[in-house]
Amino acid sequence: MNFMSDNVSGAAPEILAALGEASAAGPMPSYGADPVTARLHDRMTALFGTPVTVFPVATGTAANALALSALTPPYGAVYCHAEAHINVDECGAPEMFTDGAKLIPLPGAQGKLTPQGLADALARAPVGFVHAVQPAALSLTQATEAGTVYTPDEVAALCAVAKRHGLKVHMDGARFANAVASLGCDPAEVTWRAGVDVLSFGATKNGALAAEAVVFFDRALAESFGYRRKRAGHLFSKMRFLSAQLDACLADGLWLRLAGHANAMAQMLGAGLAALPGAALRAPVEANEVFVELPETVTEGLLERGFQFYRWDGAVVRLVTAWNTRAEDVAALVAAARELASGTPAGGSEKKA
Ligand SMILES: Cc1ncc(COP(=O)(O)O)c(C=O)c1O
Ligand SMILES: C[C@@H](O)[C@H](N)C(=O)O
Repeated sequence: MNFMSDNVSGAAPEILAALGEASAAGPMPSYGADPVTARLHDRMTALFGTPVTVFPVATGTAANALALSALTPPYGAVYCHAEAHINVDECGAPEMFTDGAKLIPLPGAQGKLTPQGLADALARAPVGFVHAVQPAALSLTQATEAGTVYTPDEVAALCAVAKRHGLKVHMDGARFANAVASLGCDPAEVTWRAGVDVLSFGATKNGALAAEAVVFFDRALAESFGYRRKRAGHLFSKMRFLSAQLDACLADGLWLRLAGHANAMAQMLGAGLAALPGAALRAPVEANEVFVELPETVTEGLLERGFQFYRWDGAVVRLVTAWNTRAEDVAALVAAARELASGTPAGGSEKKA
């Protein structure tokens, strides 16, 4: 049973069906001039309740790094959380695609930046000093790399600080669906209405095969993006097949149903593990990731029994649920962990000496 990542899941049948329909529709214009991509634009505009410019790409790293390249000059500073994916897991792609902008990692409990922390960092920035990078952008991850979620008010407060200093705001939404499903809010509330300029809208982790969308709310910032995407090799000639995945996600609210299931499984998993003697959640389970400190005997025993997950930080392990995680698999892991924690074999009888 694999809880390594939501990236280990297959594709949702509704999305596979949409790909089949897109293929069966016969010849279509290429490079994004197709009707499926046009429909995706309309759906995204309707979803966010404002005109947007949408660019499908194939990976979250491409979405993030290319989005940032439209927000900062090469001599810019991009403020992000120290644990941000753009800072620790994208192999320098943001630095490359921005032609050298510098990521400024900031601390924050439970994976979240704070307005005060951002304000303090910006107050220290040597604006106008030719020897220093210049504040240009803020990047927030929603849901965060710690499995937590920013509320709309928290996003708005951070964006207010950013805007006071002339920064543009990017949101890494690789798990945006999980965040919105958790918040139960209007997607606009936690994005453009709060001050976000561009969103990496993730679908890969949420049932797509490989599809992410760079969604510009500040459409003036989108003007250069088409060229940036092409020269990065992410302008798909058969764009309909990226767009069909994203369009299917948005159709009939599929994206929120799939993410809601993943979140529910994480709640079940987090509650079960947190109840074990010697276990402690590192952060509240607000999306589809569980970060929990477990006794080594439990971690070792679970791995030996074939449960797959990451050892994350010391005694803390990370378990991630997905759109198709089965409740029985969650129950099996919790039961095994309970047995290992108590040293009592399943069925409750004490081990014979
Ligand atoms: C927070 C976050 N952002 C972005 C990504 C996108 O990464 P990838 O380029 O692997 O699709 C991931 C991982 O999948 C992630 O966990
Ligand atoms: C590890 C990280 O790069 C990946 N995005 C994951 O969450 O599984």
